[in-house]
Amino acid sequence: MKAVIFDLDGTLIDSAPDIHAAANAVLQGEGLPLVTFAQSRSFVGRGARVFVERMEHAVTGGNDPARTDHLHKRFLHFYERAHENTRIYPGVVDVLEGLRASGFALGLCTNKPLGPTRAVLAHLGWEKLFAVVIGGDSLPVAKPDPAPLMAVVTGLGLTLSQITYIGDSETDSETAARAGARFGLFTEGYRQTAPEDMYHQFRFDDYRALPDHLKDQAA
Ligand SMILES: O=C(O)COP(=O)(O)O
Ligand SMILES: [Mg+2]
Repeated sequence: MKAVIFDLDGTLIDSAPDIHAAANAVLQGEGLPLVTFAQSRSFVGRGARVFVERMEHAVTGGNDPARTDHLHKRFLHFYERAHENTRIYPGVVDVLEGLRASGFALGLCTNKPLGPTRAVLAHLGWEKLFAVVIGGDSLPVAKPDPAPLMAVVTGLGLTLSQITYIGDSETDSETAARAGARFGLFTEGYRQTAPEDMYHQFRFDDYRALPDHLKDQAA
């Protein structure tokens, strides 16, 4: 058996517009200044709590734990319903179907909390696509700790040599490096670092190129 494990936001789906809308819905409700799309996109990658901390810091100049808790709760409320403008990246559906047809199991390892993750998977009709799904709040630790990725690997009944991890961000690259996993970088997501400066075994900007990179994967 072999598998491909995917990150979600910025890798399979472009969810930045909905995350931005959820962020500004929270801020507007609190009478706080709004954030720009570019700001909001740069906050994504370390899960919802860190997103909210970064957002709070940007609009108030600091973090206050009680306020962060409140903003986090409000953010999750909007986040679970935020799929209207989420788009699947071109070529993803065909490639995922092709991989399954050629014997790959599929796993998902995202820092998006499990509630919004399940909601967007249902919205896309992807409830049954991934054999194992780990979200940002599934374990006590989140990426870049390697534990969530390892939980997907063991959940699939596999070992590290049988999987490739695909992600878009510094967080994913670091997670793979710390786990010792083979990592493919999708360069069209939310990364802010030059690809050359990130750990990866291969990179691609078009999903049609992915199957070729997986040809030599151990079964
Ligand atoms: O929610 C986040 O911060 C990032 O989500 P991702 O891990 O699917 O990119
Ligand atoms: Mg991502």
